[in-house]
Amino acid sequence: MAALALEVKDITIAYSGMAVVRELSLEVDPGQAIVILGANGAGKSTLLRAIVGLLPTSGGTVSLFGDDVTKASTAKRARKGLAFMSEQGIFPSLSVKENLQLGAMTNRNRSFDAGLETVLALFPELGGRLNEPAGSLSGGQRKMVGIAKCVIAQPSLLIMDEPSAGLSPKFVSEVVETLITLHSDGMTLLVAEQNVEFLKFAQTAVVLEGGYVRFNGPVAELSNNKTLHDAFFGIESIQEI
Ligand SMILES: Nc1ncnc2c1ncn2[C@@H]1O[C@H](COP(=O)(O)OP(=O)(O)OP(=O)(O)O)[C@@H](O)[C@H]1O
Repeated sequence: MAALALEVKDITIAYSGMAVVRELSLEVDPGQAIVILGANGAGKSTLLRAIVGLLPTSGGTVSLFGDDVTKASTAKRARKGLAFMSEQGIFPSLSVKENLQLGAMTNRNRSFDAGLETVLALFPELGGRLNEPAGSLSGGQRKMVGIAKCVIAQPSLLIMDEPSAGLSPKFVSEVVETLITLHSDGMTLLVAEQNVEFLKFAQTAVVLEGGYVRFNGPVAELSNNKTLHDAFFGIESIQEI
């Protein structure tokens, strides 16, 4: 049986000794798409930053493709095929091309030109902007650069923190369509979001509340669970479940 793309086992993550993610476990199969939902402060960014190695854990383990990476550097995790798009996602003072070159560096087995061709097929409008500072692009185009910067290295697992942040509904739909394309081409995705439109490409939803997993199951089950659904949309308290 193929190893899990990601296995998070009982991890606890704390800031100044205060745990904000508590004994959390999560599994992602190769080829799977999971969306992590949760209100502001639920712990989504904290969890993702620990998975990619930007935050230390104070308990539990993180494994990528069968290897324990709990103590590994972010660079080592990237070499194992992990790419991370933070909310910011790009270096604004660098050109679009330089951003893409940085992204491509994590996969030395693939030429930059081959990767560039792939991402320009996905985002043709970036073709005419390659030499412009990424920060001079619109919010939607910057997001395209952020995604392209991750995808150019052909990661085995793409982790994204709130790709919809700061985007108009039109661009949110475009990002969702892009993720549908990437996923149908076989990319494994773990995406933290507050926008339920992102459930369109996911098989599994994980709902976080106060650093705990409140739901982990099929998207259809989440949609059919009125209490959970209403609670997530803030209509009723999740405590009533
Ligand atoms: N650098 C930090 N130092 C101390 N506490 C932090 C820090 N970053 C986040 N926290 C706290 O950890 C908790 C989880 O925050 P986190 O940013 O992970 O939530 P989130 O679900 O990503 O929220 P949002 O959707 O608003 O980004 C919050 O209570 C937050 O105040």
